[in-house]
Formats: sequence, C-alpha cells, structure tokens
Amino acid sequence: MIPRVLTVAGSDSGGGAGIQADLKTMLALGVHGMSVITAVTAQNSLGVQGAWELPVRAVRAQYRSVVDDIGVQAVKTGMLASAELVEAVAELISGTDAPAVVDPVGVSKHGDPLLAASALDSVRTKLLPAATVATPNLDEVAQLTGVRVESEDDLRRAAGAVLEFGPRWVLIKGGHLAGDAVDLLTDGAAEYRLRAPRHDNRHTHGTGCTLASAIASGLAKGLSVPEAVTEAKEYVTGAIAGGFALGAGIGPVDHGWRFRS
Ligand SMILES: Nc1ncnc2c1ncn2[C@@H]1O[C@H](COP(=O)(O)OP(=O)(O)O)[C@@H](O)[C@H]1O
Ligand SMILES: Cc1ncc(COP(=O)(O)OP(=O)(O)O)c(N)n1
Repeated sequence: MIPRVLTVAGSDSGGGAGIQADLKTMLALGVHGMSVITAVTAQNSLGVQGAWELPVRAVRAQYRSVVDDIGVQAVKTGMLASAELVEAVAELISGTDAPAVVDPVGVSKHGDPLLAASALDSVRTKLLPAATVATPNLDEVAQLTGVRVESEDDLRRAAGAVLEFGPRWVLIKGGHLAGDAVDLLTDGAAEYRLRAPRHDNRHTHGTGCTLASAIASGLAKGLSVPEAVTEAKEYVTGAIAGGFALGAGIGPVDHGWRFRS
C-alpha cells in the first residue's frame, strides 16, 4: 500500500511553503499526502500580508478524520500559530503511533511572525518532546534556546541545546550561514553533517517546509532517520537549484525538479 503522510501546517496562498509545499513534496517523493490546516495565510513572494488561525476543534477534527480512517505512517508539523494549537497538536501526535517530524516554524523568510511569542514555551515543553526529528533553522534555534550560531563550529552546541527539550533527533539547518549549506543531524550519540553546495539562487521560499516533508516521506517509506534526512537533503538541494523567479520578491523552490530532469 502507498505510504501515507500527514502534514499539520498553515496554508501559503503563494504555493511555495506551508501545506502547498508539503503536498507537492509528498507527491514528488511517491507518498500519499494528506493535510490538517492550522491557519490560512495571505502570502506571496514579498511576504505575509495576513494570517488567520483555525479553531482548535477544527484542527482536531481534521486530524481525527484522517488518522482514524486512512491511517498515517508519518506526520509533519509546520506553522502552528498559537499556544493552544501547539498544545493540541502535541497531544495529537503523542497519541499517534507514527514518527513525527516537527518543523518549529517561527517566522517566514521575510521576518513575518508565524507563531505567537506566547507559544514558545509550549513548543519547548510540549511539542519538541513529541518529535522524532525536530528541524529548527538558526533563527528558531536562537528563539528556543538562546544559542546563536555564527559558524559551522556552533552547530553541535545548538543541537545539544535543542535535544535538552526531548526530541529523539535534531537536524539543525545551517541554510542561513555563509558558504556550503551544512546541516547537522544528531541524536546525542551519532552525528552526521549533511553538506551541499550553496546555490546562488535567491528563490528559496519554502526550503524548510520542503525539507521536513521530504524527511517525513522517507520515514513513511520505512527509512531510518539518517537515511530519510540524507535523501531529503538531496531533494531540497535540487529544488533550490531550480527555484523559480515568480513574483517580485523571493520565488518558490521547484518541487517538481525530478520530473523535469
Ligand atoms: N542557497 C542554498 N543552497 C543550497 N542549500 C540551501 C540554500 N539555502 C538553504 N539551503 C538548505 O535548505 C534546507 C532548509 O534550510 P533553511 O533555508 O535554513 O530553512 P528555513 O526555510 O526553515 O529557514 C537546509 O538543508 C539548508 O542547508
Ligand atoms: C504557511 C507557512 N508555513 C511555513 C512557512 C515558512 O516556511 P519555510 O519553508 O521556512 O520558508 P520561508 O518562509 O522561510 O521561505 C511559511 N512561509 N508559510
């Protein structure tokens, strides 16, 4: 049977990040993608013009509809907007027998907030402990732990600080550093550095969502965490190489790059 992956995230009207990026990634990687929408954003290549979260009961209902009938082999979480939604989703994924990839989305590439400041504590104490893999970027690491990553040498310290909150694995995304795009994956014992050449392409909208969804897709297929992250890194690197100049600002990555080569 086709592996089934559920994304619990916000909608990006521009189609580059959020639910739209997740479902495109899942299609490209050969799994059946399903969605629980937590919030709707009015968003394009220039930023986020508006955001509206859904009631907790609407999120719970979507989740139950999917999990209780269709079933899931992996869950990915993205934009959760508020403390109430973070806590509800943490409870839902904790009660589901499937690995969870938690992308602790804080702000968009343009600096627009996608999570209330009052929700940070719930992310630390409820959501991260429920994660099989947490995938913070450097801004999210700083927000959650206070650790500022200035160079590749700081990645291990950042990973240690996130692991303190209880995820089984952490992938620190070094995409915002200069030089090669280096990410660090560790469970506190094993450590992997995933390195890719930096593509000089400003059209990188949706990189984090794409990477996390690709990891969830690999886990749903039965890959180990290091295998799933390695395959996901290759996929997101190809998507960034093909990023589209759509709109006047930062365009989306190319989720369909493998269909074009
Ligand atoms: N210009 C780039 N070239 C190659 N890889 C990149 C580039 N920018 C980001 N990445 C990679 O994309 C993935 C997502 O990272 P990042 O952009 O930091 O996440 P986020 O979208 O959450 O800010 C990581 O694997 C990172 O190393
Ligand atoms: C609805 C929504 N969810 C998440 C994000 C952030 O996505 P990310 O992949 O980190 O991409 P950038 O915003 O950093 O380009 C979002 N923008 N919208």
